[in-house]
Amino acid sequence: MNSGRLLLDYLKSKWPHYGLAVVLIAAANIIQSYYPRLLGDFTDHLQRGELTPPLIASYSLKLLAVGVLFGLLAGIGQYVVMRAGRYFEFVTRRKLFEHFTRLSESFYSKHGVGKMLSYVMNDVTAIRESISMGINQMTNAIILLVAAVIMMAASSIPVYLIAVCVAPLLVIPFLVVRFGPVIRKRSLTVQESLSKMTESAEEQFGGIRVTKKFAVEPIMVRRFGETVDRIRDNQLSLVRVSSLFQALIPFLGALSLVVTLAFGGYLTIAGHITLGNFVALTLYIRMMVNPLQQIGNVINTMQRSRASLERLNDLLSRRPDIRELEEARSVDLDRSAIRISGLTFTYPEAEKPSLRDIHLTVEPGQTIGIIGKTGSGKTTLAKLLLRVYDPPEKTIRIGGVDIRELTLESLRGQIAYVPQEGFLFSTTIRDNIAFYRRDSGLDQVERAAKQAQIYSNILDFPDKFETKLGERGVTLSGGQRQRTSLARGMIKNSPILLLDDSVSAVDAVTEKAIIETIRKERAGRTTILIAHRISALKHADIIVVMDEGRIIQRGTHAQLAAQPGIYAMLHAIQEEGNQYAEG
Ligand SMILES: Nc1ncnc2c1ncn2[C@@H]1O[C@H](COP(=O)(O)OP(=O)(O)OP(=O)(O)O)[C@@H](O)[C@H]1O
Repeated sequence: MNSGRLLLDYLKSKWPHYGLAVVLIAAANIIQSYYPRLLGDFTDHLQRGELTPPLIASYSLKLLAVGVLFGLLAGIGQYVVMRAGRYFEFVTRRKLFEHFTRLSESFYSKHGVGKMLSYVMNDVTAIRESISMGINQMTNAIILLVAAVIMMAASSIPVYLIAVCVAPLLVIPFLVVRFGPVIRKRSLTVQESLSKMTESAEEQFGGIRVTKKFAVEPIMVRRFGETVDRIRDNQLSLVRVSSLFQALIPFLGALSLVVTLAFGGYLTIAGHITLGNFVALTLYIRMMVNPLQQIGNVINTMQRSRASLERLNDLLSRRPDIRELEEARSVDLDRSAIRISGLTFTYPEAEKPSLRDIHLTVEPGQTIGIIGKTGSGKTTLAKLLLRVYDPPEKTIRIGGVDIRELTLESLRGQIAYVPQEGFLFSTTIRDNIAFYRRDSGLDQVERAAKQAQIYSNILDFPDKFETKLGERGVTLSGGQRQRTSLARGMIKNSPILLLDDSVSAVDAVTEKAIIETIRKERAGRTTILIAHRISALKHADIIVVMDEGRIIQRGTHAQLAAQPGIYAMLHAIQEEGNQYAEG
């Protein structure tokens, strides 16, 4: 999609609605303009003493008809505009959300949740308001201006007089050109500071428990206060320039009137125009000021919403980093070996590589353990296997195919990845476990829960599997959350299971039971275990030890334990801990 056309595409799809609204509002205003004429005729009759009760009734009915028709047409016109505006919000928010789901992790690691919310809330609303208000006020204003111009042209007022009186009003387009970009730029700054505030609020609320435990509320209040102060400063700077712009328009209106009074008055005294012409001209000029001010308002709002439109267009034109090739294919990963060769990887904005020259083969059905100090590159390897980031070409092959040539669905759909901290949604435990396949039967959900050793905990909850979790699963302990997330991975029953430190928050006895189950359930299927504790992976067919992005040791537990190196050292420390615990 050419996202620069967000608004154009929308208006194209909705033009019949807006066309109808414009016709209705215009008709309402034309009908409304009969009021003065009706009243004028009525006054003439009154002055001439021709009023009779039927004539009074007839005028009253005509006035009533004008009132009713105006109310009806303007009301329906406004309804159509407002409705179409809401439709814009709805369609755009959906489009944004769909776009968000396509963007890759590197985008989210740079932009906070608050910023996304600000796009979806503030920017969309700003554009919707300006479309709705723009159509309403622009139509009103243009009809009134046209009416004034037609009336002046049809009268016998000399053209040179009209031209001189209208001249100050012609400065308005220049003001628009001069102030427009400034207003737009400042609006963009305001929108950005608003989005920073949402971002900061999101983070502060997310971290409120930590803040409270450390009793650092004043720091939090100060930080938030700074963000709010910035918004105030930016908003004031916008208000200053847009107020000046809006004040200049009535000023020019008043100037026009002064010119009309002075020049028109002089010509009247000199006998060049009639008194009637002078009065009419003054009224016409006065009649033009309000619509011009409305147009100014609309332009002002449009400039502000243009800033929002630019932000949205900018966002929508971002292409996701991870894209499928046109000829991407699906491969059955069930009996496929994973071959990693010469893999060196640096994160997009990092200075040094997180993985260096990795060579590793995982035969189908093997269990492989990956251990290493924190920051040694274990999770990075997992992310590359899932193509959360793209590995360099031909460095990771599954079933002989470069993973960059696989469809994302085929790759991610066949790997069950369980991170250390799986996110739990504010829904039932059952839905959280059956996340991948919502139609899973309760028996499958229960089976997965048993495999993850969380079953008996769930039975203790009031509504068992139907227990709702609070935001981010706050009602569960860390270990329970981790096991629920593990159950979510187990139910997927995928050709490849990838556990990334997924049992770190459970006690040693539970860990042992989980590992036993995994060994039994995953017999003959590829399993990758990333862990810090040797006990979680010592049964693996092959264990690799990572350090500073490299594989520095590989072998079975027995081989590595007997070799001097990091593994033996870790083993000694962890064994010592165990003996201490047992003793
Ligand atoms: N999105 C990112 N952008 C830049 N650098 C990153 C990013 N994610 C991780 N890194 C860096 O890459 C290196 C490896 O990180 P990784 O998360 O793979 O380590 P790990 O072995 O899984 O650590 P842990 O055991 O603590 O989970 C670290 O130096 C880390 O700072």
